[in-house]
This record gives sequence, C-alpha cells and structure tokens, in this order.
Amino acid sequence: MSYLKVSQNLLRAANATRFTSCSLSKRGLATVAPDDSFRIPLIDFSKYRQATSLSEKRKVADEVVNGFKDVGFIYLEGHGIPDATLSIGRQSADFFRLPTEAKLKLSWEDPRSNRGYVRVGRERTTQSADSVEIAKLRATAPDSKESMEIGRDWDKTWKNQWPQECDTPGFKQTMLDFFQVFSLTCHDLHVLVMRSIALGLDLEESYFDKKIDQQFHNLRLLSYPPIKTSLLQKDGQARAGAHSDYGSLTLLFQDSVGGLEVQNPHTKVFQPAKPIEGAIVINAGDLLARWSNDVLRSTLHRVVAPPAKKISDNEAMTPARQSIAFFCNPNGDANIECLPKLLRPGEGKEVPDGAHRGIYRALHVFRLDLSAPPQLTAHGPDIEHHRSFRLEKGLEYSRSTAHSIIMDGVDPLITLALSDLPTLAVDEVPNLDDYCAICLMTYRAIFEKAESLEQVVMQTIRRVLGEEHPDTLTTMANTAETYRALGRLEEVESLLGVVIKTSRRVLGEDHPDTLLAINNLAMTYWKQGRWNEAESLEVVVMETSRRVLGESHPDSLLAMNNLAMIFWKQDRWQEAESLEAVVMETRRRVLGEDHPDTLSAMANHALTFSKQDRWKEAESLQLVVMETRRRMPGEQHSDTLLAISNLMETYRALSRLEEAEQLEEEAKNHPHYT
Ligand SMILES: O=C(O)CCC(=O)C(=O)O
Ligand SMILES: [Fe+2]
Repeated sequence: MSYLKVSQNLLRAANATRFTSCSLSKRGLATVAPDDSFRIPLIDFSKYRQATSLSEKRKVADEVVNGFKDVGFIYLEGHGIPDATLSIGRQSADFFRLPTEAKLKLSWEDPRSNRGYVRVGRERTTQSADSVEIAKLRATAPDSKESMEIGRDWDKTWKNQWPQECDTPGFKQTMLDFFQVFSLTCHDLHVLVMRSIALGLDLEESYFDKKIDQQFHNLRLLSYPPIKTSLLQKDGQARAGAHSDYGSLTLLFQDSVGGLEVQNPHTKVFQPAKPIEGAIVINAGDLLARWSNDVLRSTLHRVVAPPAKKISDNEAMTPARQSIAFFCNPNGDANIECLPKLLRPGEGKEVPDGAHRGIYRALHVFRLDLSAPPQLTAHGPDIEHHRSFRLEKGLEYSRSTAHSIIMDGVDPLITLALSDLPTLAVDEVPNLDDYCAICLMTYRAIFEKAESLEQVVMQTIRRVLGEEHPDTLTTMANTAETYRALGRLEEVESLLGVVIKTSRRVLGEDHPDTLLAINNLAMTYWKQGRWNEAESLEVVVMETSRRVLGESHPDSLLAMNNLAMIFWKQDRWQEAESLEAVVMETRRRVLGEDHPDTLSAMANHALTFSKQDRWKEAESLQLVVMETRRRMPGEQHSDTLLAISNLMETYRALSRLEEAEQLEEEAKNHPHYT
C-alpha cells in the first residue's frame, strides 16, 4: 500500500462572508384612521363566469387586474364555490375542538411536506430574515393561532395527516371535496381568476393554463382562539404577523369576526379588510408579482384584534376567529418568467436594478429545494436571465418557508438554512454578493448540493457584476471546485480556463487568485494524467509564488508539493525529492514537527526514498510519522493506519519480517482496515 497525499487546499470562500439580513421594521398595531386612498374592490365574478363574449369577460378582467395592480387584494363575489364556508368551516371548528393530544398526533413536521397540525405558539409569520430576531419573536410574540395544513391528497411523496374518522366524522371527505369534487373547486377558481388576469394583461386567456394545472396548492384551516385584547395589543403581538403570501393567488374565506388588515401600498398604513358576506378575499402572492414584474402586487397583510367584547371594566376579550386560506400555486416545474410585455423601458437581460429582485426570488425558491434530488436542479442554470426561474419541488412547502416561519422540532439544519437565507422585502435586498455568498455557504454546508445553486449564482453574478469582477472570478473558481468534487473534470477545465484568462488580464499574472486558479487547473491535469500540461502550469505557479510571496509562504510550499507530485507520477524521483526536502524542512521549521502538513510532507518524502530503494532513509522518516500520528490524531485514525502500512512495507523490503508482521497484525485490527 502506498501513501501519497496531495494537498489541494484550493477552495476559497467567496469574498463576502458577512451575513447581512434585512427585516421590515416592526409595526405597531394601533388602530389607524380610515384611509380614503385605500379601497379593496368588490368584484362580481359571476359576470366573468357567465359571460358569453370576450368583451364581457374583459370588463371583469380589467377590474381584477386593476385591483391587484393597485392594492394586491380584491373581494370576489359570485365566485361560484358552493356553500364553501359553511360545511368546511363547521368541520374545521370540530377539528380544532379535538383534544390537544389528538391534534398533536398529526403534527406538522416537515416544511417540504407542509402538511399537518401546527399548535398555538409554534409559528410566527414574519418577513424578518434575522434568525435572532425571528427566534425572539417566536419566544415573545408568537402568532396567536393554530392551523391545519392539507395538500394534494394524491401526492406520491407527501401524505396528508388525517384525524381519525371517529373523532371528526366527515372531516376528510369535506376537505377532499373542497380540493377536488365541488362543482367548482378552489383549483377551478384559481384557473378562472388567472384567466381573467391573463385577459386583463392583454394576453391569451389561456396563457397560464398549462402552468397551473397540477394543483400544487395548500389548504390551510386557521383557528384563532379567544384572547384577552390587552395581550394582543402588546407590542409586536398579533394573531398573524405582517407577511406577504408566497404563491400565485390566495383565496381567503374568513368568518364574520374580522381582524384581517392589509397594508396600503401607497401610504404603508395597515387598513382593515372587513369580512363581506358571500365574498371571498383574494390576494396576489410573491410568484404572481414575480410573473408580472411587480405590476401585480404581493401586499403585506396581518391579522390583529377586531373590535372586542368587554369582559370587565378594564378588560376586553377578542372573540375566537376562524378562516380558511387556500394557497394556490403554479405547477412545481413551471417556469415563472417575467412576462416580456411587462418589462419596463430599459429593463432587459442585463439590468442590474431589477436583477436583485429576480435573484432574490429565484434563490428564495431554490432555497426551498432543500431535499430534491440533485438532478432536479442540476439540469442547467435555470435562471435563463434574471427574470426567469424554475420552481422545482420547493413549492410544496413554499408556504411555510416563504414566510420565514421557523418551526420548532424541525431538523436543525433546515432551520439553519431557513434562518440564514434571508427572506427579504423586495426593496431591502442587501448587496448581491453577500446574498449569494450566504446561499452558497449554507447550501455547501447543509446538503452538499452547492452545485446546482452555484450554477445559478455563478451565472447570475457573471451577468450582473460582469465577467471581470473579482467576485465573479471567485465564484467561478469555487464552482469549478464543486465540479472537481463531483468528478466533472472537463467542466472544471473549461471553467478554470476562463477564470485564468480573465484573472491574468484583470488581476495580473502575479495575483494570488490567478495563481490559485492556475494551480487548480494543474491539479486537474494531474488527475487526468496529463503530466506535461500539469507541469508547465505548476512551474509558473511555484516560481511566481516564491518570488511574490516568499519561499516559506504556504502557497509556495503547496506549489512545490504539487510540482513534486507531478514529478513523482512520472518517476522523476530526484526532482521530486529535492522539492519535497524543501517543503518538509520549511514546514518543520515554520509549522513544527508535529503539524499534520509536516507529517504528510515527511510521508511523501519517505515514499520517494522507497521508490529509489533507499529504505533506511524511508524508515527513519516513517517511524517518526507513525509515532507522532499515534499520539495525534490518535491510534484509531485512518492516517495512522496509512503510516503503519507504509512502515510495514519498508520493513518487508528490509527483510525485517517479524517487525513487518507485527505491524500487519496491528493494521488488520485497525477500525479503518479494509
Ligand atoms: O386568517 C386570515 O385572515 C389570514 C391568514 C393569512 O394571511 C395567512 O395564513 O397567510
Ligand atoms: Fe397570508
């Protein structure tokens, strides 16, 4: 067994490592004076559903689109959903009356599934991206509500959590009917409203049809228990904190209690969206805003205390409230591409201004895709340009993540991902490279799925910052390293080729980043057995590093080590030996005898002696390496096993068979022995 360790300390974190996060400032919940500039239009949708001509439809379509343009919310009457709130509302109330233990058996557990029961105090909807702030909000002012989430029941991956039939007779069937069977279901209504939006935007009526036909929706039953009004009026406390919704449209069925408030986009003041009998509230979500280049608004809303009943002279009680939110989403693989006709003058592929938003939303979605198998996102940079991205699997659990809802009991890694990747208000996106760095690092650390995300980040950075920006180069170099880790050496080669060429021109021949990229390419050739090409590059790196950084600089030593490896592979022992000796001696001096890098230099050097049958010289080094490694990193470590094996071979070569056997016995009993 031979031991040859190539140090490839190649990866460099992207320059920006600050975890910038922005959050909307907390808003007080004080009641506000009515605002004349604010009106959520009430639209009779039966006129659309029953229209016999396109022009009749267009009239309603214009009202719908104007409502979403102006406020982001509309009331819809004549929507055609039969008796919806009655039966489903009753069933929902029955469900929430179940004993807590029965409900907890159905607990929401996985954001990807986004199904199940969420108890009071577990969730806090917020736009905040700051994990500390979110944790604090959840601890001090959780939403005063409980909910039950239901997804498509035929989903192959995620199963709904249904209560026992005997506990809530008819519950499951009512919910399924609501999803699937009613003469007009929420899904159908979504299709119709989206058609009206298409018409109102001067598109083919069926423009969205194919992108929204797979029912990636979420039905959310909400129950807000009665609560002392004084508690709801504490700073920051609400039944549901201010947030925007994520998907295309939300259909909201509220009871008559009230408390929903919508932010006037013009004045930023929250205004009540009072319940109107027979009408449902519909609001546009982030994805529709994205599709429409923010022409249709995804508006902040929240649920606070409606007028309360007095329970004593100085105390009032906010009554229980129930609502049902049906979050409609486009298909999981729909390409949410900004409608070309909604691009504003000057906006196009390379408009950095809008790019922030695009990137924000794109990454926002990618971040949801924590568990999808790599091939789902690996089939290419899905951001064709900054206004287009693919939803992938993430939509199934988009609801919860989109709101930065950090749940307890969730895998801490997912929590980390959610808290560290900011959900940012559109206007508060931090600088692009910070954001991308955060995404990169989080993904790299969490699911080793950096590759697909890096592609997106890389393409985007290249486009936004330009081919020559140092951050672009770093990002490309990092992506190349991910390719290397994945064994995709041809891609490493071509990417590094570009990086080197640009770095040479922009940063200069001697710049450490240029050298690093050249070194990395040399190592790629090394791996492919292209010794000559590897050598000529590594010589440049070594000579330049020595000259610029000095003989004992770690980068110079690394280059020497790597060049020695290249000689080694070509049986050029003497050339390898003389470089190795310098590396070993310098590391001894600079890092100390026991340092792992010193030890690997010694081990490498010893092997070069072995190759030349200079066993005695090999032995003396190998003995030191083995004994030192036994202490540090310890007997059980795989590096120690390698050291034992190397020395064993040397003893054999020296015909010291007893000692060799003794070491062999030891090796065989080692936990890493195979
Ligand atoms: O209960 C409501 O009225 C609104 C709920 C809501 O906005 C949400 O869950 O996203
Ligand atoms: Fe909402």
